Amino acid sequence: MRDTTHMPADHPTLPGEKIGVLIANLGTPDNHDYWSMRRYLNEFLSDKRVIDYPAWKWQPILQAIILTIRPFKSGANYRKIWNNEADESPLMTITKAQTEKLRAVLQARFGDRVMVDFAMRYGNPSTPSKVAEMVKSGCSRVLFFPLYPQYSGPTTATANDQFFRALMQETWQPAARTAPAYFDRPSYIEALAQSVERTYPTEAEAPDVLVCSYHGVPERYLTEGDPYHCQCQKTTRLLRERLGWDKARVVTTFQSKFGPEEWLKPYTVEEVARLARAGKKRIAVIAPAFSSDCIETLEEIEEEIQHSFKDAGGQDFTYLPCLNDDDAHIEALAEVVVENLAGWLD
Ligand SMILES: C=CC1=C(C)c2cc3[nH]c(cc4nc(cc5[nH]c(cc1n2)c(C)c5CCC(=O)O)C(CCC(=O)O)=C4C)c(C)c3C=C
Ligand SMILES: [Fe+2]
Ligand SMILES: [Fe+2]
Repeated sequence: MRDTTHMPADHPTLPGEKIGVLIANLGTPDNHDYWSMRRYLNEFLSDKRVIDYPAWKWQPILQAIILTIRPFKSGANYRKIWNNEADESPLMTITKAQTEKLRAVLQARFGDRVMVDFAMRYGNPSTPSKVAEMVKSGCSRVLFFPLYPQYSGPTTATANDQFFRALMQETWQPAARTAPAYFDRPSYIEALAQSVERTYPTEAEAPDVLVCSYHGVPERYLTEGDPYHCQCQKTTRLLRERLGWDKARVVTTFQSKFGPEEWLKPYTVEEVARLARAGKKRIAVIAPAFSSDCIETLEEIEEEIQHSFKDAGGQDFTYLPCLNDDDAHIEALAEVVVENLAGWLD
């Protein structure tokens, strides 16, 4: 408790001490028009954690070529999946639902001493705005939780960087923690397995192949020490072991390649065509690196990757949605939060 006995009458009011839990997602454009898309892509693709080329080399290409073309192409894709009722992207709608459910679970356990909110790395609501809001509401301790099951520089690290930059702006900084990757937690693997078993209760009903498609990163990031590739491989293994399916039935692939460099392989779009040509008629795709459905799953997997499979002779393509606001997912996230609040709630 703060000691207020010696406060002068004009002292700024001090709110009661709270604990903030700030979950963080990637971010999404405010709209799908050219300028909203350009603003979002500019912020995203200017991030050195995402594209690490020197600015003198990269910025002219980004500003003069990529940002004149890609906002149209990506904007058209966002338009196809847009949540018109709420006038926002699915990533935004789902992140809001996850936050509400996580808040309900944590406040049922710890009361409103715990404040739960979300922020984005790019676009709105920005991480600095949410950190400032938490501090203003009296959060003297903040747990920052990037919603990426597997760690990578272009996601987890840049989200954390932004959190630390936000703290730099605070006069009275809260104590701060960041939550680690959670790809190998039994509760997360269990939530993934249950999402598969809802469609395929037994291996006898299973598709010929379950493709675990992760967002890719340049192959070079792996050799430079990013553990993302290994954590993706382990996620697939743990999921397969929990399902008890044959090794040949569950594969790891990487999607969303951007630019001319080699990215992690095999590329999903090529691998599903290869599977079809090899006689695999029924496949299912799951995207364990995405905590919520977004353009990369709803458009890229459901459209481009599905077409690639069917054009190569595949017949039955099922996309298994992300964990989104599934109860089992929220329980797994709550478990990560509670573990990382240790010592703060006693
Ligand atoms: C250009 C390099 C990119 C890297 C490296 C990258 C890594 C990466 N991204 C995610 C998760 C998401 N990415 C999303 C969209 C998206 N990603 C890139 C580029 C890179 N991502 C772009 C240009 C875009 C925008 C869409 C497009 O123009 O194609 C999204 C979806 C956002 C949404 O609003 O729906 C997510 C989520 C991970 C997990 C990752 C590395 C591990
Ligand atoms: Fe991405
Ligand atoms: Fe994509």
